[in-house]
Amino acid sequence: MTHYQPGFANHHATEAVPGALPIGRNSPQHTPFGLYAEQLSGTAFTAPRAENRRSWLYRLRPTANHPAFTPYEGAPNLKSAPFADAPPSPNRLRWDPLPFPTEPTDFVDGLVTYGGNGDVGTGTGVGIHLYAATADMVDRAFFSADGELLIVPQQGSLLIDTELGRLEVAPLQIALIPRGIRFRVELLDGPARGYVCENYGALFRLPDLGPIGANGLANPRDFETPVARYEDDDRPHRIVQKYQGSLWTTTLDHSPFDVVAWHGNLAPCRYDLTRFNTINTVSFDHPDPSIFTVLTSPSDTPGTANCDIVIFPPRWMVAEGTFRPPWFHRNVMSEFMGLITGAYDAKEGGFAPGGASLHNQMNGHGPDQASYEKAVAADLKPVKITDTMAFMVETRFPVRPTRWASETPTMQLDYDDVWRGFAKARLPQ
Ligand SMILES: O=C(O)Cc1cc(O)ccc1O
Ligand SMILES: [Fe+2]
Repeated sequence: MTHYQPGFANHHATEAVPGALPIGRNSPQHTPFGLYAEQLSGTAFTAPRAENRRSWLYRLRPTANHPAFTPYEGAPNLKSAPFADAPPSPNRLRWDPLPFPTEPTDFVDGLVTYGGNGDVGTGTGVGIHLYAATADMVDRAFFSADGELLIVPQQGSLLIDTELGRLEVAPLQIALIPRGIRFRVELLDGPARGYVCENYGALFRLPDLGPIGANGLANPRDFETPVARYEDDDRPHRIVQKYQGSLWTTTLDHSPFDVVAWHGNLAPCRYDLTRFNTINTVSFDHPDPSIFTVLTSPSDTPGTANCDIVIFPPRWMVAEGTFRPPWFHRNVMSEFMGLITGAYDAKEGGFAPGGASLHNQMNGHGPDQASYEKAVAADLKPVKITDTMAFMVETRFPVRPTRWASETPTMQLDYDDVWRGFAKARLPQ
């Protein structure tokens, strides 16, 4: 049984052993049971209070107690931006689902980077990865020093043990693991596959709601943060860290999951996408997809996100006199999409669950020809789009594909053809 505390970026206080949390101060001279007090920062000490994120951890041993990290040989295709190994491509790109490895492969070794933007070293942009895993992480833990990780399972439920507690995350749920927090992934029901958005920029937060009001979209109380849970385990544990795009490893003589109590507002959480309160038109026209934003990482330019996480959930389509699917468009932002389940209303085929697409800055895309024909012929009674959940990483800088993603045989070389053959509009003679 896993226990959670509700709220997004709330201040929580949780102890797995009664009395483990110091009262009234963070760092007493003598902590309860001799636990080691440690602050984990998610923002600069001096970040404005409304944005300041940090937690205090009380653990069996300090994190500092480890031998030097050395280069790690696994996950050779897990990388950080900037990518210089393949030219930036203006082309619309689409990939078939990532195949499962034939050798037993855990979550870390099953990660591959499709692309990214910005610069991990200066904290701008994102890395976009997919994972395909067939084995549990055993006596192993992973963390990214490069960014927070938004994990989007597409197939297979994950048991994610983190330093701050345990998360169960099934497809149609997402998990957010703060930068630096060590975690271990076990597969609850067989091979697991999904997407990871690694955010190098400002921490994800709920978007402002403007005229929508005080409620709607992803509601804060539906985010769930685990309670403290620890392991008192002195078997060797291997830590793998991603640091400035390279992987490093060290071995501890104990489990890193030894946090007995913690308090603060920097913690992992999960969110059930089916709880998203979808807002859409009840009159006409297809609104901009920003109405579907779950989380946003703002940039220094107001309204221009480092990265938005957007979903396309089941919903009623009632717009009158309207071409209902996504319109044709060219976007100054860049769009990486994945499909968790079902079908996406702008594509009649080829965009499969577990697949991915990339439509970069200023390059025309939208409904494929089959979706277009269907939508212009549709009888516009209210229709419920069911069995669907696509998501989009919308980001201010073009996403540069990695060489791996540019060369993998799962790339669909004929993707451009989905927009071929539209009949020319007929002007009056
Ligand atoms: O390109 C896409 O499929 C994503 C998208 C969906 C939508 O409803 C409006 C704009 C947009 O970029
Ligand atoms: Fe788009």
